[in-house]
Formats: sequence, C-alpha cells, structure tokens
Amino acid sequence: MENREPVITIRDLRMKYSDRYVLNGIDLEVFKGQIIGYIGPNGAGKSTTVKIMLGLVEGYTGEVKILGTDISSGDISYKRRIGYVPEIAEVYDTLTAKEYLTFIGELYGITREAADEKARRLVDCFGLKEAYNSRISSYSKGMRQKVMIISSLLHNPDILFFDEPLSGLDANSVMVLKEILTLLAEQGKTIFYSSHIMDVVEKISSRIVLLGGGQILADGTFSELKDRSKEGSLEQIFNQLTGFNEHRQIAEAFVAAVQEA
Ligand SMILES: Nc1ncnc2c1ncn2[C@@H]1O[C@H](COP(=O)(O)OP(=O)(O)OP(=O)(O)O)[C@@H](O)[C@H]1O
Repeated sequence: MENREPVITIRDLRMKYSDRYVLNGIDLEVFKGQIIGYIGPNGAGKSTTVKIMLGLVEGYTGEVKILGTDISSGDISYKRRIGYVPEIAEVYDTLTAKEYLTFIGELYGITREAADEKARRLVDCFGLKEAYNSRISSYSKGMRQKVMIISSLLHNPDILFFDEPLSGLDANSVMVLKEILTLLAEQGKTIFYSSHIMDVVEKISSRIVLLGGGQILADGTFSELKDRSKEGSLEQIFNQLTGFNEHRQIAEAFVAAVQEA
C-alpha cells in the first residue's frame, strides 16, 4: 500500500562532527507504506541520519519532520509511533526476554499483562519460546537480534527504523523477516531499512536511497537505478555509483601484506 502522504520529510539536512560535514544537504520525502533501502559506504552517514530522526543526535541544521511533527519542536509524542532496531543492540543482559520485553512494553504504555501476552506470541513465531524465561546473556547473537526486532514492534508503530536488522539471523529467519516487512508495509507501515546486504535490499525495498559523501547519490526503485546505471545487480550499481572498482587491487595488497614475513 503506497499513497502520497509523507511520513518523513527531510529538508537540507546537514550535520558536522568537529569541522567535518557528515551530512551535506539531504532532501528526502518518505511516503506511507514505502520500504526505503537506505544504503551507502561505511561512514556515509546512514546511522547519523537515522539517529537524528530518532531524536538521539542533536546539532543538525535543516528540517526534519516525522509524522507531521518537526522533531526540533520539543513535541516528542511522535516517538510513540516509531520503532527502532539499532545496529548494535544494547540489551539488558541480566534480564530474561520476558522481563525485557514487558519492561519495554510498559515504557510504551502497554500493560504488563498485555505486553507479556503479545511478547509470548511474537517470541513463539521466532522460535524462542523455550528461551523466553532465560537470561538474554545466555542468548546467541541471532536470538538477541530477534528480541530487538520484537521489542521494536510491541507497540505497533507506524514507522520502523531498522539498522542492519539481519545481523546474526539464519537463512530461515531472514526469509521470515523479509515476509514480515513486506506484510507490514502492505498494511501501511513505513520501513526505513539500512543494510549492507545488497541482495536483500534489492528484493525488499520499494525505493532505494544511496548515500555517499553526505549526499544522496541515487534515489529510486531498483529498476530505475538499474536503467540509470546500466548495471545488473544492486551490488554492481552500488560499486558504480560510489566510484569503486579497486576491489581486486585492494585484496591483492592485503593478501601480500598478510604473507610478508
Ligand atoms: N559521535 C560522533 N562523533 C564524531 N564523529 C562521528 C560520531 N558519530 C559518527 N561520526 C562520524 O560520522 C561519519 C558517519 O557515521 P555513520 O555511523 O552515520 O555512518 P554509516 O553510514 O552508518 O556507516 P556504517 O555503514 O559503517 O554503519 C563517520 O565518519 C563517523 O566517524
């Protein structure tokens, strides 16, 4: 489901750390029901953009509106309508999944009982039923990631920000998550999806935004990007648009250095 109601509006967004601009004039309108694949080289500023939208990073210039609210206005009620899976999960390790998820549910204003019931159903879908009452410290990487994904969805948000959400997930879980994202978008949720796994981004995104040098280098559907760059896969398009073709030389220099006595 896609319509023309903007849920995220970014105008001339700039952000600098010390004297260096990390974001150098980003303009972006995201519409309800879109799955935005937000991609770019390491250090391009993807996480910075997401953290600004979440209200976690200050000091930017330009305008950022989420669900109609200018996030610099002091009105933070929009935060109840967004969910976030960070790249590096800071989970309270000593809690069980049940304790963690009911705690997060309560933060979002859901009763403990309702959060527990919902969390159980979601945990069950991800095959974590047995581990629900175990401490998260005993979880594998993928199991933790599933808890993070569940915690971002407990309050049924309208916009989801996913930063490398597949990290640690096995192939079966990736398939399930891809379907979940597609279904959520069909229900009108907007998904802002940042990842380096190009074949997944290529498949699930309704629109791909490529960031480089603090600016948007490309913005369109996969087929539009393909037409424009005359390349086959998103990986190749990414290489071409970021001006990268030295993988072989870099690998050779690396291996030569490894082999030196
Ligand atoms: N708190 C900070 N202080 C100083 N520099 C920062 C800070 N946070 C990010 N940066 C710098 O801003 C740039 C963009 O970082 P960001 O994490 O947004 O990139 P990214 O596109 O998400 O990268 P990756 O793909 O590696 O996750 C990097 O050069 C990083 O060093």
